[in-house]
Amino acid sequence: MKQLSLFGSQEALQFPEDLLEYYPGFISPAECTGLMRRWITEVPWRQQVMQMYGKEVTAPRLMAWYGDTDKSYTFSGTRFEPYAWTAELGGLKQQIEQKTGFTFNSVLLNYYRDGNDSVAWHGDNEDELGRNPVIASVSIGQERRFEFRYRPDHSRKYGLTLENGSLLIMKGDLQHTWEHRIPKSKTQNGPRINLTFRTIRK
Ligand SMILES: O=C(O)CCC(=O)C(=O)O
Ligand SMILES: [Fe+2]
Repeated sequence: MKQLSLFGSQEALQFPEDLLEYYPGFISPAECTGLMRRWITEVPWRQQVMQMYGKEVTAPRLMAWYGDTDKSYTFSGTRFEPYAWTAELGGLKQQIEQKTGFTFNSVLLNYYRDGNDSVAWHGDNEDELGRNPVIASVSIGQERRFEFRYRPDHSRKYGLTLENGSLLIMKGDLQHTWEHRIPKSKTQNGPRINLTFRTIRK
């Protein structure tokens, strides 16, 4: 959990570290290479068209949902019906549950094809996730910068690099008090797949 770093000012603004747990090397580099190659071709990726402030916006990345098939999730005005767990994704879920003691019933896959793909500032604070959701984020492939900004004061920012094979747990009131994003990058330009394991409540 060493990698939290302040960017920008020298001010001693404290990011509440108890909102994150970071485990580099959760998946071995060799396994990551195999997963990446398979998932790029085998996952039924879709580029989502979302309603944002009354306009149609195409997400700058590809997505796929898997999970317990009685759970659906509404995200930026679009309802997602999950694909059933594959053995591989179910196994990964179990590994995370064993390591962390938290449980999950769905996973969102995001595929960033290159540095031009991104996710805009948001918090995962939808009603279906409940209060203070625990989200487990696994990153495969190109490492990317992951940034946070404090909702009441956007000048208060933090960032960390999500490395190949890493696991990040987001918890506490993080989703309600901070937003996060993956900005576009000119230098971090290779393909990356991120998986966020979540608990959808009915
Ligand atoms: O790609 C990532 O690391 C984060 C993705 C994310 O924030 C989300 O899907 O809600
Ligand atoms: Fe998110």
